[in-house]
Amino acid sequence: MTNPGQRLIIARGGEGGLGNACILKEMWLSKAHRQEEMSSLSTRQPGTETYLILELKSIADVGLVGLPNAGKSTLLSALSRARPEIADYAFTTLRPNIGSLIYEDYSVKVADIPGLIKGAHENRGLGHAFLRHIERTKVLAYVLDLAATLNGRKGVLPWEQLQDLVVELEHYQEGLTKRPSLIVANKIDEEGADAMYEELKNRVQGVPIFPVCAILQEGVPDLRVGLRGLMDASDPQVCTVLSSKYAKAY
Ligand SMILES: Nc1nc2c(ncn2[C@@H]2O[C@H](COP(=O)(O)OP(=O)(O)OP(=O)(O)O)[C@@H](O)[C@H]2O)c(=O)[nH]1
Ligand SMILES: [Mg+2]
Repeated sequence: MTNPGQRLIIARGGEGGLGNACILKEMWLSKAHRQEEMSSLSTRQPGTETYLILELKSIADVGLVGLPNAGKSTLLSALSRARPEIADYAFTTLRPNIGSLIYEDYSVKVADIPGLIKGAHENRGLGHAFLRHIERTKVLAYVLDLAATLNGRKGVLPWEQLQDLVVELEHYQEGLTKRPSLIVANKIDEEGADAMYEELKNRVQGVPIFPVCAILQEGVPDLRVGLRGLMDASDPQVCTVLSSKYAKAY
């Protein structure tokens, strides 16, 4: 169910009997005949019984996906008035956060979901269970951490982060990465991040890349414009680049 006020019949009511009162008037019936009539009138079709498991799929326009610690929650707080928990360790976000990105004439809902890791589709980490919240988003923003391998950190290179994310999304639902997408190259403020950004641009072409420092909100105004562009496109270009290359190394 996707629209307010939408109705759906999930269990039909029974067909009621007419009730005994209706044959009381038929005085001419014999006692035996009346009892026979009564039993046939009072038992018609029983109603159906059903058990339901209801699963909430948040409806956001933009889904932020990234490895743990990439800065998704920081970015959500830079884009909107949402104030999710932010910390320097993986799996800070345990439940999806939704914020509103406000433009002069309309607003867009942005979902920040828990970080995904390679192998999430095999039940590693905890992000996979939350991918249902981005199933209905119109646009995807891949948040990559430019600094994950810089200054002695033992993280994953940005283009490999992207590949891991695309693989996980495709494992979750084939074709999910075909929707209009952009890349947020986060932590551009870190030493060495500029060179990493240049390398990312060389390796990943055909998808807009926005260099951002979410913590200082640098690059965020351009990103807002970019997100709006993807949302507004009357015939949004489907992002086949990522889905077609996802199995290959960038
Ligand atoms: N230098 C720098 N650090 C950042 C930037 N954005 C976020 N961080 C830091 O990165 C760490 C992780 O940020 P979060 O926003 O919690 O990351 P997340 O992707 O939501 O992490 P999970 O919820 O664990 O998946 C925090 O210490 C942030 O302060 C940035 O632009 N530059
Ligand atoms: Mg988070």
